Amino acid sequence: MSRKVLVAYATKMGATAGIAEAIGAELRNHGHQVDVREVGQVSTIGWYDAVVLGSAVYAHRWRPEAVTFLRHHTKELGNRQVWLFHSGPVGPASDQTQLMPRKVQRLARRIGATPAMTFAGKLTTETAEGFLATRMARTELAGDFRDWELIAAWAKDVAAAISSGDVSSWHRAETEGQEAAR
Ligand SMILES: Cc1cc2nc3c(=O)[nH]c(=O)nc-3n(C[C@H](O)[C@H](O)[C@H](O)COP(=O)(O)O)c2cc1C
Repeated sequence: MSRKVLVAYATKMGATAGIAEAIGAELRNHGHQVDVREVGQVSTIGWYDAVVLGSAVYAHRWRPEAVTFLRHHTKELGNRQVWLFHSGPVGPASDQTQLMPRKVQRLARRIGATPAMTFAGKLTTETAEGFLATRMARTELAGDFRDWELIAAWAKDVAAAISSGDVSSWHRAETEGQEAAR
């Protein structure tokens, strides 16, 4: 069944926007009506049946605008299917699952959303913003580690779950009590 889906993302250097677009394309392939929006541009979610929210991770934190979105829309999100993802790990540890920051965990629990899916990120000298990012982009952390197959596979599962009104099967094995490093 076709549903109206919002894919909202928070990015600093653009990599998470690319992931959100890829998720949106996969959801459309499965017949859903999809808007992909920078989260700061979203004022209301009333029109949507389901929401996918993704944030870039910096210093183990989500972008503030993504956290603000969860806070402002907690009640409405609680009445919808919600999937979360974050994009971050780069370099040799790019396949490491990231835990949600505590603040985000609390909000996710309130909403009833399952833990965020981790997607590897991107860090290059061309897109790096700021002194620290530019320095990091000259190390072994540099590269585009985004796994488009994994992203499409996850989005496919989310698309099916949205159609059926179910939760995503990717998260069923995860424990409720996972704790973030900070
Ligand atoms: C200063 C800095 C701090 C970062 N901290 C983390 C982190 O704590 N965890 C993580 O997984 N990735 C971290 N990253 C990697 C970014 O999350 C990654 O480059 C991501 O793809 C950026 O997304 P964006 O282009 O959408 O902003 C960091 C990158 C920089 C430049």
